[in-house]
Amino acid sequence: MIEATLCFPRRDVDGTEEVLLIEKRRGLGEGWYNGPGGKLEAGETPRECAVRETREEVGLEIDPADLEKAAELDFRLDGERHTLCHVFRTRTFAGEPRPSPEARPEWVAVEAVPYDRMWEDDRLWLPAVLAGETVAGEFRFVGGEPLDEADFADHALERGVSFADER
Ligand SMILES: COc1nc(N)nc2c1ncn2[C@H]1C[C@H](O)[C@@H](COP(=O)(O)OP(=O)(O)OP(=O)(O)O)O1
Repeated sequence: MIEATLCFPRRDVDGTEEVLLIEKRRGLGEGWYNGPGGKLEAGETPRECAVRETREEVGLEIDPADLEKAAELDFRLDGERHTLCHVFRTRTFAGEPRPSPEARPEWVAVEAVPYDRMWEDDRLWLPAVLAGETVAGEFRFVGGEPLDEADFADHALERGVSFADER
């Protein structure tokens, strides 16, 4: 099983709530919008991974203590656990987003998140994450590798979960 992260920096611009998304330029989910993120490296905690991936992909610096854990997503493919994804959000960061070979960053109004250009599961959990809730979800795909070509089948979502035991 793969362990991965997503990070959603937030800001308020003249009363409009925005979230930093990326257009993924390569790899899993290429061409789709997502948050900055990626796979954990050996010995890394999810929080450390989210900080590193956000720096690598869009150049923002985040103190790990400023990340708020918002979701745990269990992505299953053909009945097997495929990816456990830890989702964080933050309003505290340094720097301006810049593009990288992996990602083109874009500030998007929370009311205008382009769910039609994202993973199919995102519309089921990201609105709650952007509304400040905590969620845990299981999302089942069928049809074999790669995951981004499989069909979304069904899901279960729990709201108001606690991540007090986060490592
Ligand atoms: C199945 O649904 C998914 N939805 C969303 N929103 N995001 C997903 C889903 N499945 C995987 N992801 C995320 C998790 C990671 O943030 C990325 C995939 O990361 P990638 O494979 O690109 O990992 P890197 O470490 O950045 O890649 P390199 O090996 O190229 O360094 O997608």
